[in-house]
Amino acid sequence: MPVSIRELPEWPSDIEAHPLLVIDYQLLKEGNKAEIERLWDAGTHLGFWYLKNYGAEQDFIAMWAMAEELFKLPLEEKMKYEQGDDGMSFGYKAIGRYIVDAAGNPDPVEGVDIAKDDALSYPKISRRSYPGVVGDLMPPIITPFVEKCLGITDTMIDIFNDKLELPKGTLASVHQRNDFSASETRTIKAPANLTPGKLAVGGHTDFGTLSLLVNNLGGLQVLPPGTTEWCYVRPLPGHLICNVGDTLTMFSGGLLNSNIHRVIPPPGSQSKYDRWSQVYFSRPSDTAPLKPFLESPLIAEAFNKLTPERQKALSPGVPSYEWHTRRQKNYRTNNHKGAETWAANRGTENGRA
Ligand SMILES: O=C(O)CCC(=O)C(=O)O
Ligand SMILES: [Fe+2]
Repeated sequence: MPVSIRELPEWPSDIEAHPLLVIDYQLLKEGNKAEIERLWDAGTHLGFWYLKNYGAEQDFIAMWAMAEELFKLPLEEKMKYEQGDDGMSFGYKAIGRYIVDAAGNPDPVEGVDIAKDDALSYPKISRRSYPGVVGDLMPPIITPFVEKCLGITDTMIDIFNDKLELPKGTLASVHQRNDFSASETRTIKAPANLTPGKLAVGGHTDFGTLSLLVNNLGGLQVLPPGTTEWCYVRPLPGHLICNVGDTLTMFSGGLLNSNIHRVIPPPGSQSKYDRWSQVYFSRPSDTAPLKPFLESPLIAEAFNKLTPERQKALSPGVPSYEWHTRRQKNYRTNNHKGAETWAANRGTENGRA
């Protein structure tokens, strides 16, 4: 079994971790104004925060058990369900299929992504098929996981909607649960004893709206705005790590910050263990055009102050699926041609003021 977050080897005392705001999900649900302000503060500055009292820790950990069963299958069997090089992110991801830097170095992690649409429509296939173990574990593990994550992301999306002074339900209207989207679960396993300094996941901003994350070990790092030093984010038992993705930055005219992050081997003695990570990516409906909601005076004012280059980066105007497919495609090792492919898988960090 993956080493659980509750049996973590001690965080090394000489390694500093970046402080994130701790937001209480139950207080958000109750409409607590001070907590909502703190969420806004986190979303508009670092773009990362801890979320406690979210009521789904076991659901995240159960996903590791699901993936562990899947990863045990022969490679030949798993490869029948690989994501492929056409820009789809659903399915199995074999080691080495994503690039981690502009030089095109391959990643060392194994992963599996399951579409929100497949989890909700099971046993009907909406987007693609998966190995049998995914079907077996859909009703007891995967679908309940997706349902819980939808509850959490919908709550925070509505709060951001209101803080952005958008008409009620504007952001929700482009994140409807029954609209097809690139929303998905992602389970990643990075092997123990990676070479120190090796990248497990290269520096990136997340493609979608909000990401929910549980790690059993450290290794995630953020580059806080205005700095040049990568800082660890320490996994805390009972706390989700949440972050803003690019599409929320675009919808908000840059007010909400999708911050750059990466994954390196876990610090200190933690590096002797396999690193498991479970993410839920909330992403807009496939057909939603990516541009700021300028009907909010707050968003319009913020957007108008940006440089033309940054405005262009935040207003591609293309449907969400097109943006996602382009980035995903250029992430694939087989499609790597040079530094331009790396640039093409980048997101709103381009043109950042
Ligand atoms: O594994 C992690 O801690 C983060 C993974 C990540 O950033 C991603 O998959 O987008
Ligand atoms: Fe990420």
